[in-house]
Amino acid sequence: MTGRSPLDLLSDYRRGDFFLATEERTLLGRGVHTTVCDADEFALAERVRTVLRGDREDTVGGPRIAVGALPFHSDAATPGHIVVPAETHVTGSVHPEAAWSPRRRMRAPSTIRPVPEPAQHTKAVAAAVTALEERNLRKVVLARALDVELGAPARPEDVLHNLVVDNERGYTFAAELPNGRTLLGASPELLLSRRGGTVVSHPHAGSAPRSADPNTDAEHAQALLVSRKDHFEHAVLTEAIVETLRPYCRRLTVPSRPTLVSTPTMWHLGTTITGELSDPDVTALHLAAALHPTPAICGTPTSSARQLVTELEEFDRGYYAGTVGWVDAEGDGEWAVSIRCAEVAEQSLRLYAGGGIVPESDPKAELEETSAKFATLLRAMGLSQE
Ligand SMILES: C=C(O[C@H]1C=CC=C(C(=O)O)[C@@H]1O)C(=O)O
Repeated sequence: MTGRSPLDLLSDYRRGDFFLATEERTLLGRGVHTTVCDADEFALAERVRTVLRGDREDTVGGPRIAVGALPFHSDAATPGHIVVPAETHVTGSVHPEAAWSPRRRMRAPSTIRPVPEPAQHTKAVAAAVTALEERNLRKVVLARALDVELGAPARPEDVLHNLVVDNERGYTFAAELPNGRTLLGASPELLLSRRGGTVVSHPHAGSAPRSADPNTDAEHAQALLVSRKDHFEHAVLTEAIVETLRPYCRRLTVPSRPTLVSTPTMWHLGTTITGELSDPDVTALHLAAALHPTPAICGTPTSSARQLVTELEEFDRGYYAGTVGWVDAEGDGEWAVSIRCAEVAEQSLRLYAGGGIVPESDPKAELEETSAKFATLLRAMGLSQE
């Protein structure tokens, strides 16, 4: 695979590989040199650092890096899963060339089943709003899933191709999971990147759906920019990121207001937080472990929010709402929040979408928000709606 272009790397991807496309680079990892699995995320980060700093002779291609995914909640059955690939290839961005690449045609699924039923999700949101007050929480994130049965082998390479074609910005990924499934998605949200002494986080919270009609689309964006509820939801998130990063940084730059961020399916509020590390030895994976789970996917305070998620969601989040990315021997790396994603099994996919619930949240609007978020994956699968 020497001398391959970014588009070659995308077409080379096959199930079992790791793939990440960002605005700056395209990364393909193939095969396994070393696997590190650990339910303790800090222990995982330490073990990965040791592996990366060890013998460097026997991997092929680009720099020796480790890639993989952390779940929403690590335990023995769902551990953090990091691999040093036997072969790594890194090129420049696949964008914008990918936008002209023909989309792959997809087979229609045999069934699509919401988990839970939409009416049940609105009930869970209403229960969450009540629980926020009773338990003194500022925010909780509730998700739902769509189970898609294909009746034929799933082709993650085709869905990945279409996700890359559709999403010129953000982080489009495929990662092999220890349960044999593939985590596939296109996330707009950077949990953390580290390059030398500089760290960046770009948290997202506060959402509105895009519209095909330009006037309606602009109205949605404007309404989001002035929404008190969405600004509160966003502030809870940025405060938590800043609080976690502060002990690691000698300087942090935090804009006073979020800005609008767009994906092909959603508007969001986003804040770019930049820091200068005081300890140059702390790795991107260690920092990602420290930040996770943020209030973008869990809530505040973290442990009560996680407890409420367990009570109100009737499915396991698995590797949805975790983080996916890479780290190198110097500790540099890039970790995206694993949202707008699906876990792909042999002949089926489970899609996930969630939304932040605050005291002013409206259950029906929250249901619609999750429907709009599913569109990232549904479009890549050739489907326009649930
Ligand atoms: C939890 C998800 O989105 C998060 C990221 C951006 C905006 C969000 C929101 O407005 O609720 C969520 O916090 C998801 O897409 O599943």
